[in-house]
Amino acid sequence: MSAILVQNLYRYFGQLKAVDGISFEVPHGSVCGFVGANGAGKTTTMRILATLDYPTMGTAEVCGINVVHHPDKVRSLIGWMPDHFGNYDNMTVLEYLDFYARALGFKNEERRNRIQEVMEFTDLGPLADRLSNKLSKGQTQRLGLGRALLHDPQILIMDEPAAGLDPKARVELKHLIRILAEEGKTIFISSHILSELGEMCDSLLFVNGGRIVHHGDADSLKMGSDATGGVYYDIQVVNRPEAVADWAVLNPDVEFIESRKRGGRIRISSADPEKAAEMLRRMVKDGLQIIEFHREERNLEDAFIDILSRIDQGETAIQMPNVKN
Ligand SMILES: Nc1ncnc2c1ncn2[C@@H]1O[C@H](COP(=O)(O)OP(=O)(O)OP(=O)(O)O)[C@@H](O)[C@H]1O
Repeated sequence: MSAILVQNLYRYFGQLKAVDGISFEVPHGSVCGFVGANGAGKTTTMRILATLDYPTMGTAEVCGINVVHHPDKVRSLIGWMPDHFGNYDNMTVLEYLDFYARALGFKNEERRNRIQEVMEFTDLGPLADRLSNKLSKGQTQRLGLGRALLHDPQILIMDEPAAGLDPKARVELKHLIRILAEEGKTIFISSHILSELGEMCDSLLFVNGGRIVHHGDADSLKMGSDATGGVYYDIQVVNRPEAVADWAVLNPDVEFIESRKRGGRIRISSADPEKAAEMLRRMVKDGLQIIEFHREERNLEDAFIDILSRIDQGETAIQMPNVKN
């Protein structure tokens, strides 16, 4: 049984198809990144999973429990960290956590212990007496994470937790997420920062216009579906741009990328260094003057843009999860 299972899920707001028939599953103990542009439908999907909204059609389950039919049971299994959460005036960090721990039904010693554990984990101890609405963005996110962890949920759903954080706070948050993943929690996390998600996620779910456009692990996404394995060599030459473009037309596996003020840029799409070396020899022999040469690997942003352009061209195939367990 999956930690999260979504089948043919739709959510319409009037005519607007915020979620337009998505299906995916997240295995127990894995970290799944939910990626997409603004308005792609991430928050709407996450809110349905967090039992805060109803789907128009379709089903969503957490640990086999339907989120619409048994919201209370689902809430006890998940920790929800929204992109923005309300804060209260005149409430310290300790009082804030205490308030939520009481709402969750923790009493006396157990409540104190849970708050203590959460404050230690999120390093909020030194801020216990600080007003919760006067924290920095990074401290606020740690408080939000602490709140989501109070009942020690198996599954964490985090909507853009790294948005607006400075690099240091981002690294700290990533560290905490990694520890939670190592403890075996299932983490479903959305973000715009693809490179960051790639490092910590077992699988990445790309969503666009309310539809899933790809689901796979970061390496397979970077490699893409072509034989090049996402590797290419970029070469800068200083001959006349027309001469460079003409040469590229005559040579297979070579692409003329752009004219430069002096010369042009050529790309060899191949993971094979022998092939790249052979092409370089041919360029030199044919009189092209190479002044720069470097090997590049496609990053996740490139992969995402590539997938979107393939979708624009009418490709609809969705790759099923390729999850490292
Ligand atoms: N309550 C609502 N009423 C009407 N439209 C809504 C509502 N909630 C979301 N939408 C619309 O649904 C679409 C998907 O929104 P959603 O917030 O799920 O996207 P997102 O991928 O989370 O975007 P972002 O990264 O900007 O948070 C958007 O066009 C949004 O304007």
